[in-house]
Amino acid sequence: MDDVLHITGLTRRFGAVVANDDISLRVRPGEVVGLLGHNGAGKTTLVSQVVGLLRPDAGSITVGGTDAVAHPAAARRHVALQPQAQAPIEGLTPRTAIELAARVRGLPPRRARAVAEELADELDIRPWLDRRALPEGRGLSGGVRRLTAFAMTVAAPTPLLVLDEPTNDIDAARRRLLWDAVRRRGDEGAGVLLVTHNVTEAERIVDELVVLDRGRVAAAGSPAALRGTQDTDLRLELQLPPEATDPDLGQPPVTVHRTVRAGRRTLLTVPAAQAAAAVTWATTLRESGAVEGYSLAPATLEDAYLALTSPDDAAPSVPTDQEPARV
Ligand SMILES: Nc1ncnc2c1ncn2[C@@H]1O[C@H](COP(=O)(O)OP(=O)(O)OP(=O)(O)O)[C@@H](O)[C@H]1O
Repeated sequence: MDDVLHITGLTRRFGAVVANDDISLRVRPGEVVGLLGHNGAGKTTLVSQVVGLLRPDAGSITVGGTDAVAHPAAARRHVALQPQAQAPIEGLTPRTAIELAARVRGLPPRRARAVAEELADELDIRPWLDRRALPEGRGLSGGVRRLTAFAMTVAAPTPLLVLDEPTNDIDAARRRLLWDAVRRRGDEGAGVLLVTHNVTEAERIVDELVVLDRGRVAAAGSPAALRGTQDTDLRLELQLPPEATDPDLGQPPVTVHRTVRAGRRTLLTVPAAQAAAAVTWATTLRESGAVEGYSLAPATLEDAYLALTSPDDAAPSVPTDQEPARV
């Protein structure tokens, strides 16, 4: 089936900053593709070009078969965007905002009313459905506003959904509902490009991931491929004391597949068969005061992600798919 979003060689500069550097990716109908990357990696720049808010310096973007660079207005009809900024719904209730979004997208009034009801249940926002958003963030919490913005985005079906940080401000229980709602849109046939910082939660619902680092695709593939570890791998997390800027932990007496520093944590990927030796070593380190504590758990996608995007040039042990796009 044709891609609902197809990007090749996308490049966009802001002065000396190359915000997007030769990026290629694709989203097919029914597929949820996560776009990950640290602050400033270039995610919002990419999204802005997909929806025609920004012109690329080079490269092509096709949305629903339409050339989005040559014909941004036509391409825009195939995509619904939830921007990173909160939706300006002051003076409206979530019900009115969702109904309006559905009407703008061409749904008849009766269907728009039903959609607002359905989404209120799907996202558990019924208690606030008829409460008015007031200026300066009053009336409705940030989380309810964010959920309302998501509901507005999905109020009418579109071939492509672009969601920029849709889970910001949302509590854990409703985040779960939101992730499920995103997955459902994919299962119903929409292509979804999902920008998020939440690697661990996104892993559950995405088909593919693209990791951006300083404007470039650092890695792309399924969560399992990106994890780049065996199911038998474990993650040994060492919590360093506050003063330990560059601790000397000595030579680990276990095989270490990957090492990542993340703040005051050092994350080591080790084989499960060496769990006992890893615990003995970590206990010794704790007793000597070299670490404050440790934990041993299954390796996660977050470990691989941190390895890929860590500022020290820790060798990424994750495959990069350079194909235009099948990520
Ligand atoms: N309008 C602009 N003018 C100048 N520089 C910009 C502009 N927009 C983005 N940039 C720069 O381009 C780079 C990519 O920014 P972008 O907002 O796309 O990153 P991001 O991955 O979305 O970050 P975040 O996770 O913080 O939203 C950054 O270095 C940013 O400072």
